[in-house]
Amino acid sequence: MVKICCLGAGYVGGPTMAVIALKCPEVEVAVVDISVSRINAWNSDQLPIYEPGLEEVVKQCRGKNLFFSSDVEKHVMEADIVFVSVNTPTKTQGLGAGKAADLTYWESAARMIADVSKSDKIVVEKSTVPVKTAEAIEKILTHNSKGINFQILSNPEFLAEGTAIQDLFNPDRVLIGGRETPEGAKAMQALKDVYAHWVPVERIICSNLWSAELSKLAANAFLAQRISSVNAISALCEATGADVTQVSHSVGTDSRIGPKFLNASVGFGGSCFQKDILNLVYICECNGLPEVANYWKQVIKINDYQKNRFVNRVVSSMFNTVSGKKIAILGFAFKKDTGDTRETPAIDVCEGLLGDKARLSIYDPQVSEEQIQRDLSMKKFDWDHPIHLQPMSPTAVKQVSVVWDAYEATKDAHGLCILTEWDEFKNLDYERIFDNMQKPAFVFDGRNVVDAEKLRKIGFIVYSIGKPLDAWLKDMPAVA
Ligand SMILES: NC(=O)C1=CN([C@@H]2O[C@H](COP(=O)(O)OP(=O)(O)OC[C@H]3O[C@@H](n4cnc5c(N)ncnc54)[C@H](O)[C@@H]3O)[C@@H](O)[C@H]2O)C=CC1
Ligand SMILES: O=C(O)[C@H]1O[C@H](OP(=O)(O)OP(=O)(O)OC[C@H]2O[C@@H](n3ccc(=O)[nH]c3=O)[C@H](O)[C@@H]2O)[C@H](O)[C@@H](O)[C@@H]1O
Repeated sequence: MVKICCLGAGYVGGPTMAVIALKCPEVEVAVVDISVSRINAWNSDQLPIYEPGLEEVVKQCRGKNLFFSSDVEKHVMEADIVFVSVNTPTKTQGLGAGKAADLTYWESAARMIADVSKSDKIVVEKSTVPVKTAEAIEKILTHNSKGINFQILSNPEFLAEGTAIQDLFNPDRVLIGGRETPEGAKAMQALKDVYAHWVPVERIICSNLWSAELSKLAANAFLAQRISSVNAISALCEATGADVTQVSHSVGTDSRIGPKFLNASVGFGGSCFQKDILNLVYICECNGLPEVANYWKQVIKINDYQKNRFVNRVVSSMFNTVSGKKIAILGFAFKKDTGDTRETPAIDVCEGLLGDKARLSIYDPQVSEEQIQRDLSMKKFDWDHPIHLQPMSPTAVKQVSVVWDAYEATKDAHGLCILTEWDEFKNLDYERIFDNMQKPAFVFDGRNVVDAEKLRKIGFIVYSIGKPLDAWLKDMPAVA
């Protein structure tokens, strides 16, 4: 029986391994983590992450061929294939701070694999890593290997949160990079055999190691670039009276461009886009390519601009001050159908409003008060470390309350901001909300989920990203 072990029971390791276990009943899969609380949660009824369809998959395999354990060394020792899906945060100190990937967790994983291994193993990079990481890992493994043969493969993950199970069941492609040697080819074939249980072979792409590593960074950069492009156009739409939804539709019907991933928003979030682009920028700089680095940097600059622009719209519309005013925040997660708040635009928007002394009442169907308070007190990039190593917030932010209902959040508020596109925000009773708000009552829709005309008829002043402006807003121009 083939034994697989995955280091890192997070958003990638957990769902990916659960799907491998489901699709390959004859493979034994152990998911291990240095965070004991995370492993306990995977073994309980309350999984540590919210992902549609995940619970069903886990319940079908857990205890049969899928195991969650904190006995990291035992499972690594027994495995034929070891996936490494640990955090690769942005460095906050030292060389490359603010850009380069921090490979501390990866390196300690590699050293541990070398220490405990007694048989040959295939080591698979699942985390997103800088190009040439496999070379460094190979050096660590071979210098400490006691004659054991390790083959390193790059098998980056392309799932998106909120649709992870769907994406894993039916991936556009699976990418496997390996050494161009007979041993490398054999290792690639072994991993290919795992995926071939459910992925059509023509969707399994094989490449050299460096192409696979770079393809992952490039794919995320291209995706984020689309969002920054449409967001840049959204600012121009507001200035000219064009409607960004109509523009993206017209642009996206060109089959060379395609319709997906062209929704204007308050800005992209999530644990990876910014981190991976910064990483790409750093690699370009290190390779003497400042023009290429600057090109990709703009994607992040526009994203920051979009978040600032949103805050400025809110403040300038409300007579240039939100001091002491209650603002309802609907949605805190970085996108719908996840409870993940890593690098969510809601953090920047809330911090911007708090900077102008607003009082915030926040509601998100999947994010706890503790998480929101932690996010609003944490330093940039601290969120991307194993949970037990993250600094505890010393005090809660006083001007913030977290409630469990959109109606409670909006009661007596001067304005409401929609920051996550949860479906339930489309169908709220906005008449009831209007009646219970201060007047004039404002809606700032950062995800274009509400029917602005309908809300205007109720009496709201509405701002939607990239849409023709309300007369009220035209008189109060916001500069970022
Ligand atoms: N979240 C996502 O949607 C995607 C993430 N990725 C990449 O996958 C990697 C992991 O991301 P997530 O799963 O989101 O992170 P995560 O933070 O949810 O999970 C990482 C886990 O690794 C554990 N860990 C750290 N060092 C360890 C060690 N030495 N041994 C055992 N466990 C260890 C941590 O305790 C944590 O539970 C990152 O490189 C990320 O860029 C790639 C595609 C999608
Ligand atoms: O490497 C990763 O971590 C993953 O990053 C993204 O997945 P994810 O961040 O989970 O979610 P996305 O659906 O890509 O959304 C990212 C952000 O962009 C925003 N977005 C997305 C699409 C769009 O049209 N407009 C827009 O503002 C979302 O609201 C969200 O804040 C990629 O889509 C995955 O392929 C990749 O594996």
